[in-house]
Amino acid sequence: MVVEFELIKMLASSIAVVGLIGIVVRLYNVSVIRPRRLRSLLAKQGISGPPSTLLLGNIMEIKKSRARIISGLAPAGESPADHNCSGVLFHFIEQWSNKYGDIFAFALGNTQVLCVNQPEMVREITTCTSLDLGKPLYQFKDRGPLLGQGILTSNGTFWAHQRKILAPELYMDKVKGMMSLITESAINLVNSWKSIIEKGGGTADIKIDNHMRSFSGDVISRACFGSNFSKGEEIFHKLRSLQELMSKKGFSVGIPGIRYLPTKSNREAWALEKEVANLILEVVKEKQEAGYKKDLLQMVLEGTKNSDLDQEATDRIVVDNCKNVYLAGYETTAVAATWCLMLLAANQNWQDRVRAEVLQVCKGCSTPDYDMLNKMKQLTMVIHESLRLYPPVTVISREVFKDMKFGDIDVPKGVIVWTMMVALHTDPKVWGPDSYKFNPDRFANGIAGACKLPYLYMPFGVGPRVCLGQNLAMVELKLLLALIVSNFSFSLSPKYIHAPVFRLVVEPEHGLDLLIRKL
Ligand code: HEM
Repeated sequence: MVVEFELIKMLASSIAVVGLIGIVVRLYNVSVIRPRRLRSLLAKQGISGPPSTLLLGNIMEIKKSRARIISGLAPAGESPADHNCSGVLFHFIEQWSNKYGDIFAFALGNTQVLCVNQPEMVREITTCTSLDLGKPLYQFKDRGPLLGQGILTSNGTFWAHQRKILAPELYMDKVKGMMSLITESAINLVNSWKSIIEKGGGTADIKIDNHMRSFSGDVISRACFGSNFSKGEEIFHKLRSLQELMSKKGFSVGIPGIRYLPTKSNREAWALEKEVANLILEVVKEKQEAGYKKDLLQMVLEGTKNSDLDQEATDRIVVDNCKNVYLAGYETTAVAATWCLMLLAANQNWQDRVRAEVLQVCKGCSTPDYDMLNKMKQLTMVIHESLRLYPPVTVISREVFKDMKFGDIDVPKGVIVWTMMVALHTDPKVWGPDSYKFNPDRFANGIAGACKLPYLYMPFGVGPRVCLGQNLAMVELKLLLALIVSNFSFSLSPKYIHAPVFRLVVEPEHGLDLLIRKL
C-alpha cells in the first residue's frame, strides 16, 4: 500500500469533506458579522503592516465559504453533531495562507484572529513571557465541565502558580522514577496483543487506537494517583465519557464567537463533571487520612497548602489540575504512538532498522531501562519525524490581553493569534524539497541538523507554555515502541484508510488497523 505523506493536502481534504455541514451550522450560530466594525476597530488600534501580507477583517472570505458549503458539498447522511467544524476552518486557513502570505487576519463573529506563520514573528510570539499574552479564553469557555481552571486553561499569576507546583513533578529525574509504572503498562499492552494473536493463529488484524489510549491512560492514572490507581482509572474512565459526550454533541471547541447553551447534552456533561470532582476529592480525603505515597496529585495538594486559598478554591485547583494533566497527556501521547506505528508499518525498512537497534541495545533484556532508551537513536529519529508530520497539537493559540506589538504589527487587545504547526513543520523552505516525505534520517544530527530554523519544530510547543509532559511523553513513546518492535512485526492492514482528521488532536479518522505477527 502506498501512503502519501502530503499531510496538509490530505488533512484539508478529509477535514473539508467530513465537517462541511458542521461549519454551516456553526456559522449560522455566529450572531453578527460586522466587517466595518472590525476594520475600524483594528484601524483605530493601529494595526499596520504591508497590505499584501496583512489582510484585515477578511469577512468576505468567510461569507464565500459559507456560500460554497450551502451549495451542497456535504456528504449525505452526515450529521453536523458528529463533526468538529474547526477542521474545516483550518482548510480555509490553508487556502488563505497560500493567497495572502504568512500573516493575515480574519474574523468570526466578534473575534479577530491573526494567523502568523512568519518565522521571526512566530518565534517572538511563542517565546513571549509577558503575562499579557495567554491561552485564549474562548477556547475553553465551552469546555468548562471538561477542563475547568487548571494549568491548561488559566493565565496570569494563577497559571504561573500552578505551573510552579506541577513542573518539577515532570522533570526528567521524576520521569526516571516512573520507569517501572510505564513498563508495567507497556507490558500489559504487549501481553494483550500476544493473546489476541495466539487466538488468531499467529497473525491478527487489530485496530490499535484504543489500545494506545488504554496504555497512555494507564500511565497517567498511575502517575497521578499512585497507590489509588484503581480509583484513578474510574475517574479517567468518566473523564473519557465526558470528553466523548462533549465532542459528539457538537460543542463548539476552537471556534471563536459561539456560546455555551444549556442543552440536554450540556446538562449531562455538567452532571458527569460533578461525579468526577467528587471522586477526585474522595481520593484526596483518603490520602489525608491514610499517609501516602508521593504522586502528582499529592504534589498538587501540597502546593496548595501554603496559599491563602479557601477550601473551595483549593478543591478546584486539585480537581481541575487532575483533569488537565489527564487531558493534556492522554490523547496526545496515544495518537503520537499511533502515528509512529502507522509510519513504521508503512516503512518496513525503518521498522527493521529500529528493531535491529532495540535488540542490539537491549542485549537479551526483555524490557529496556532508562539508559538503554537513551541509546536508541534510530527510534528517537522516527519519533521526531512522526511528530513533525503528525503533530498531535496542530495550532498554538494565544490571546492578547493588552495592546501589544509583534514585529511591525500592532496587535490590539482581544485579538487571538494562531500559529499553524503543521504548516511550519512541512514548509519546504525550512525542511527542503522532501518536506512532506517520511525521512527520519533528517534528524540524524538532531533537530538543529534537520532544518534551517530549528525553533520552528515545536511538537511540544515552545516558550513559557511549553509542554510540561514532554519528558514523560518521550519516555512513554520510546518504551512502548521498543517493546512493540522487539515482540512483533507489523504492516498496514488492507482495512486501513489513510485519512488524518482534526478532532481534539490530529488522528486517523477511521482508526489504525495493523496486521500484527508475533516474533
Ligand atoms: C506526544 C505527547 C504530547 C504532545 C505532542 C504535547 C503537546 C503539547 C503542546 C504543543 C503544548 C503547548 C500548547 C501551547 O503552547 O499552547 C502542551 C502543553 C502542555 N502539556 Fe503536553 N503534550 C504531550 C504530552 C503531555 C503529557 C504526557 C503531559 C502530562 C503528563 C502533558 C502536559 C501538558 C501540560 C500540563 C501543558 C500545559 C502547560 C502550560 O500551559 O503551562 N503533555 N503539550
